[in-house]
Amino acid sequence: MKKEQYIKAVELLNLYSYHYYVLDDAITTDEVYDKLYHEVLEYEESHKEDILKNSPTQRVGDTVSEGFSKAPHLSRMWSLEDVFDSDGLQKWLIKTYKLDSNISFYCEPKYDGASLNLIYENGELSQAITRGDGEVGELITQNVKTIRSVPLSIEHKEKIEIRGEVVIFKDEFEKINQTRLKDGEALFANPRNAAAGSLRQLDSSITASRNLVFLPYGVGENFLEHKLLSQKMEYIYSLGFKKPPFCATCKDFNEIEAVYQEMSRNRDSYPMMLDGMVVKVDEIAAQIDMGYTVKNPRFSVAYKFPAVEKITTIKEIILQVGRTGAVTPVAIVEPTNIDGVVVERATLHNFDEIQRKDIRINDHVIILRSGDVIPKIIKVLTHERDGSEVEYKRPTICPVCESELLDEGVLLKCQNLTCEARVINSIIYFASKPCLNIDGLGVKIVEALFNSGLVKSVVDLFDLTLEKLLTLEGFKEKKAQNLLDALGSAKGCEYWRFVNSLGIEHIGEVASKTLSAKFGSGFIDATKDEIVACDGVGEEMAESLLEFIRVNRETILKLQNILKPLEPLQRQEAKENPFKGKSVVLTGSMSESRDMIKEMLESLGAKVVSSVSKKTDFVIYGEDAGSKYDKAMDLGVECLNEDEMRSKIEQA
Ligand SMILES: NC(=O)c1ccc[n+]([C@@H]2O[C@H](COP(=O)([O-])OP(=O)(O)OC[C@H]3O[C@@H](n4cnc5c(N)ncnc54)[C@H](O)[C@@H]3O)[C@@H](O)[C@H]2O)c1
Ligand SMILES: [Zn+2]
Repeated sequence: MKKEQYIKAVELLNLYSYHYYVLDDAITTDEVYDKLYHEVLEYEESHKEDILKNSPTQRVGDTVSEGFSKAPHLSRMWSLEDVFDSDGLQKWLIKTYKLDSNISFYCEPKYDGASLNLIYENGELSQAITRGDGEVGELITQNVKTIRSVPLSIEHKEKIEIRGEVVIFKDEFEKINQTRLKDGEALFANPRNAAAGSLRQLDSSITASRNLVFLPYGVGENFLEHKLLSQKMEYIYSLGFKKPPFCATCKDFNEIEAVYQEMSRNRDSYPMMLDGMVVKVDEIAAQIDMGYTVKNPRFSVAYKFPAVEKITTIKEIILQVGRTGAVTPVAIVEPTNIDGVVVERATLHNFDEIQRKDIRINDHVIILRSGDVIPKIIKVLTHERDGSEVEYKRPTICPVCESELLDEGVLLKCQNLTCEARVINSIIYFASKPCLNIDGLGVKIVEALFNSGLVKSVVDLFDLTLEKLLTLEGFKEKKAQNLLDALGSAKGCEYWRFVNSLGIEHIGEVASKTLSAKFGSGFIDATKDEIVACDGVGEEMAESLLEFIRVNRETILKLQNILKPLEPLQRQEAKENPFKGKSVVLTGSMSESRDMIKEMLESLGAKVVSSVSKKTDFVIYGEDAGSKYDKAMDLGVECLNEDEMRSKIEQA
């Protein structure tokens, strides 16, 4: 690197940081940033006289933005030195052992969120401050008070600073983006972005709605007298703060490396995004001796995980037609390796998102792949454009059957029920795990069945015979028989699987279970009122269900006749007994769990409710029965103990 390049690199890093920290909208990946940062660092090591004051190596990255008042930290907040492989860790250890050879290490996750400092005075949260430039940050106490994992008061009366990271859990992040997608709002790029943006809202009710989580990783000053960091952390957790999903103390390189490998392997299973593991010297006295560089503590290092975000280009945008007719755009990208997997396609969510982000063919984009979710395009790098980009036109006809698409704004839909893509995908869905779980009906085979004309709808699957299957290319006797056996084994399935396999819009696995438990085969005649009375079933779902039944009644009955799904037990009409149709309240402890007794009474046709009123027919009481028993006595409701209840059932 030459001096001019160095100056340019510093400028560029500062531009990246501004977008990352101030606007919460990064314009490059951490990987690109880190690479350039390390080039700058290397140059500075051999050209100390050239080091610029505003170099990112000389200061903590965040800048304090307008809009919030500023507040100083009691003691400085720091960044972390980072390493990217075992070599880097080895070098860091050698450097650290030179300062003190008699040390051990405490390892915990490196959370990918926004750092926060909490000041408690007299046991009360008095100030919450972002890291800012390390000395002074933004005062966001009101917002932070909405975070449930931040205790408002603690059993520690002396002044204390608790440091940690604010994150959004991955499932919450997906939920927020799903809602934003529905409402036509711009999506958050990643959980870090969403966390940082949500934390720094001028309206704290927005912060409150985002379910942020605070994870502590240290205290400001060493006010506490513990000898080890690991003990200090235990003390912090005992004050009511959240524990990390994983931590360990390690003696040496091999142990650290083993913990890192395990954490890295399991990174997807943690509820929050982790971008590495932080290794810290465990002995507080050694930490104090080692001290700090201009930017980092010498006693800790971030051992980063492989990047999950990469820059690539869009080669083409193709359209997929799902079983409901929804047409979704998918980007075909220049193949790129993300944490060991070569990614070639990524979701673009929907057409609004393409327009909002102005995504064009040939664009440079940031693509995120984390966990087992489909890789997605999270950012267009408009500053990388060179004029070769081609704008994308919203389609008007189905790419598969060429019928005109229904434009619902966010969604485009092929309305042709016989559209090949719709039929094929609904058959695949019908056979999938959470539906009838029929082995052997993958894309290729379903396409072959469809194209041969043997199967034009799911009902046709059950007319397949050995002779018919043997006419298909690639079908030998064994394969054909296996498929027939798998189809046969779907008969007599649980009722909810049957409901779920119909692929009714808005009715997923949970709703299918609820509806099946309540109605069994009666779901086909349930009224709207009855349907919305079910737990977790809303208007939209009820309407979709009723419409589906209206249009497909014949097919549903035909399929039911073929599959003979099992009626759920609750549905069977209870025979006459003293509890049938009666309202019953349970109180006190019984010989079996209350749930078991409740289930038994419900199978007899009783309605088990929680509070006693004049309408209650029976109160069944166990030991230590309390106010419900007293109330029943007052109201003159018949009270039975467990034995009396059982003998009443037996007499019936
Ligand atoms: N993509 C971009 O445009 C862009 C721009 C600027 C910075 N960055 C990223 O940010 C990094 C630099 O930012 P930084 O200075 O905040 O450093 P950092 O995020 O690499 O590390 C320091 C921070 O880690 C956090 N942290 C999480 N878990 C922790 C734990 N268990 N113990 C201690 N700290 C923990 C703390 O908030 C701490 O301030 C770069 O490596 C880069 O990846 C990206
Ligand atoms: Zn179509």
